[in-house]
Amino acid sequence: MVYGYTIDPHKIDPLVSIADEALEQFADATVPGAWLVDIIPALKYVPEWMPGTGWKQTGLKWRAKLMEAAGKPLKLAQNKIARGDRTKSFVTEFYDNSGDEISAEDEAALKWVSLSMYAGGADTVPMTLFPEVQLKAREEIDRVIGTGRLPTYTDKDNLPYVTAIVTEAARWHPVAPMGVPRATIADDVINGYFIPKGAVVLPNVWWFTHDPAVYPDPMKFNPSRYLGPNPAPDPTDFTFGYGRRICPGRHLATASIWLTVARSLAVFKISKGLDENGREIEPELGFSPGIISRVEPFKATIKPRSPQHEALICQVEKLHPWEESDVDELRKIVI
Ligand code: HEM
Repeated sequence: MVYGYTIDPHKIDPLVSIADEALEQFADATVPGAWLVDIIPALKYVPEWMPGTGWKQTGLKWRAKLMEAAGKPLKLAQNKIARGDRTKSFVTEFYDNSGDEISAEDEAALKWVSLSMYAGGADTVPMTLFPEVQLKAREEIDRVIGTGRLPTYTDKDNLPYVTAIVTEAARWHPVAPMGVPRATIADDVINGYFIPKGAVVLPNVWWFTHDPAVYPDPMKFNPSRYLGPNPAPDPTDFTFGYGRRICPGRHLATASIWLTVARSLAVFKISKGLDENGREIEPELGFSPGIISRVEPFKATIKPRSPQHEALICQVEKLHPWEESDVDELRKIVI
């Protein structure tokens, strides 16, 4: 969608790996207070040979990965355009609208906006932890859709419980639990605390979404809180940021997560992972630190609900056959 890049469906895809790695490094780089240079910017002038400056090497390594993640897929898309392949994507649209000659400034904007779009994403809901939620969703999907087809986005209004799962996932574990840092533009006093102009402020989104006065029993994954006559406030009003820098991908993100959740719950049974003796493993809940926080990996078992559901899954591959991947061309690009 962003670059017109076709992944390798059968192996670990290099572009997905580069983007994942760059995103993980971004999450580590933005852990508030983890890097002294963020607090004392003058430290950036300390020469690299000085003992204790390993963070400079880390920064250079991570920068190189970020440049690779931003540069390689854009170059691939530009090569395709140069060959006359204008398969619709965000990059081809940009060139269609601006003409083929773009300024260095526009190219830099295109590069970083494309990467933000590519990297923006989310983790899925840990259904293993809340089996009753899965059962309720399945009951709703079977009743409304039946078992002969997959849900589509036009079914959304008829699947309120599935929609409530997506909303509850945004609240239960916000992807950006501390939002994105801001700097104050004037001195201010809030609740007796003096906040000087230029202070870095982190919104505590985690608290907004776990305030028990607003969301009772906040660690419980309870989609029903958004249903009925007194629904809880929609957390996506603040989990995507706010003001003029609010996430521009929020509608796309919510729609694609809704489809993923609805379709996965329609066809898969998600349960606890098993150890080598076949006993169930109780998942341990952990969240990674940083601006972008993920649920730490845990074992789960994901199986088609029945042979009929398996046929539905296989049908997708027939309706939308895999296209030839761009991996070989991507590998040849050096940034
Ligand atoms: C669950 C998925 C997502 C979440 C939770 C999320 C959340 C956020 C948050 C909290 C911000 C910071 C807003 C602020 O500064 O107040 C942001 C910014 C941004 N997001 Fe998302 N996002 C998601 C998906 C996406 C997707 C799919 C795209 C692109 C297609 C995207 C593109 C962007 C961009 C470009 C910005 C920077 C906007 C700016 O600084 O002006 N995001 N996002």
